[in-house]
Amino acid sequence: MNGKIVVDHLSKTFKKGGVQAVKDVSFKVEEGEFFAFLGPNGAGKSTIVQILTTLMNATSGTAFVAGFDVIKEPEKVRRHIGAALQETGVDPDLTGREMLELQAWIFGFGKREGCLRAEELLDIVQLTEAAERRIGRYSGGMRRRLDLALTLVHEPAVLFLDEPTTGLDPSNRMAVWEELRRLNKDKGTTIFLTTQYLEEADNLADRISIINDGEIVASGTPKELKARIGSDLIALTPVDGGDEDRTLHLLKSGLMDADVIRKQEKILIYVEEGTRQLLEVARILDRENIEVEDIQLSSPTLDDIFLKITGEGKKSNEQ
Ligand SMILES: Nc1ncnc2c1ncn2[C@@H]1O[C@H](COP(=O)(O)OP(=O)(O)OP(=O)(O)O)[C@@H](O)[C@H]1O
Repeated sequence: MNGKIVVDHLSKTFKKGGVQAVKDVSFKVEEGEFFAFLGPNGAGKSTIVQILTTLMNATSGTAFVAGFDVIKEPEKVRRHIGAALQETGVDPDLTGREMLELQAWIFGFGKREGCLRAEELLDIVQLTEAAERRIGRYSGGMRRRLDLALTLVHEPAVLFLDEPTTGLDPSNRMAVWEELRRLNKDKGTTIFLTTQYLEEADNLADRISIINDGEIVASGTPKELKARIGSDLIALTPVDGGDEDRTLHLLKSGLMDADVIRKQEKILIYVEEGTRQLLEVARILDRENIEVEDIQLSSPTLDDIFLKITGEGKKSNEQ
C-alpha cells in the first residue's frame, strides 16, 4: 500500500473572479502519516483537497497520490483513496445500512461481502443502532460518522477529510477523532485532514502545515509549531492607548523569551509559561506606571498564530 502524497509547485487560479486560491504550494505526506492542513475560511484548503482527490484540475504544478499522478491517472488515484468532503451526496431516503451496501456495490463487492462490510463499518462508527433509520433523520454527528464509514468501504490507502468535525458537538467530535486515530495507528491509513481548529490538528496530526491565503506559512510537528508560537498568550489593553511605543519597548526588553506585538489597541505577548510571565508583566506595568484597562491570559487562537507567523515573515523579509 503506497499512501504517499507528493505535491510540487501546485497553483490554482479560478477563471471566475480570477482568484488565485492556491499559490505555488509544495509538500509531502509520508506513508502512514497523519497530516493536517490548518487554515481559516478561504485559505485554499478545500481547493487543494479537490485537486488531490481528482475532482478539480490544478492550473500548474504536479501532485501524486498513492503513487499516481492526479492529472494523468485519476482513476487509479480514486481507487486508492477515500474522501469525506464538505458536500457529500447521500440519499436522505436510504437507511444508513442501505447507503453503505450501495457504496460497497459501487466498489465491486458482491452482495454477501457488501452486507458484511456494511455491518462491520456500522459497528466501527457506532451506528449499528441507527442502521435502519433513514439518513434524512440522522443528526449532524451521525451524518459525519456515516460519511466517514462510506469513505472506508474499500479500505483506502489514503483518506482525505475536509473539515470532518465542523459543526459537531464535543462528544461527536471525540468519537470521530477516536476513529481516525484508530484507522491511522491500526490500519496504517495515511490521513490528510483539513481543519480550522488548532486543537484538532494538535490532537491528531503527526505534522501540520498552516495555510493562509493560498500559501503554506509554516510547517512542523505540533510541538515544533507550538515552540515557535509560545503556548500561552497574554493580551493587555493600555488605558486610552497609552504610550504604545514605550509600553511595547519596556515589555520587549523586560521579558526574556517572549514575543511582543501590537494588534490594534491591544498588546499581545506570546510566552511559554503564561502564569509566571503574567506576574512579570504586572511588575513591569506597575513599576513604569502604565495603566491597563484589561489583561488576560489565554491560549493563542488561530488568528493570533497567523498574526505572529505573518509578522515574523515580514520581519525576515525586511532583513
Ligand atoms: N469554484 C470557485 N470559483 C471561484 N472561486 C472559488 C471557487 N472555489 C473556491 N474559490 C475561492 O478560492 C479561495 C479558496 O477557497 P477554498 O474553498 O479552497 O478555501 P478553504 O480554506 O477550504 O475555506 P473553508 O474553510 O471556508 O472551506 C476563496 O477565496 C474562494 O472564494
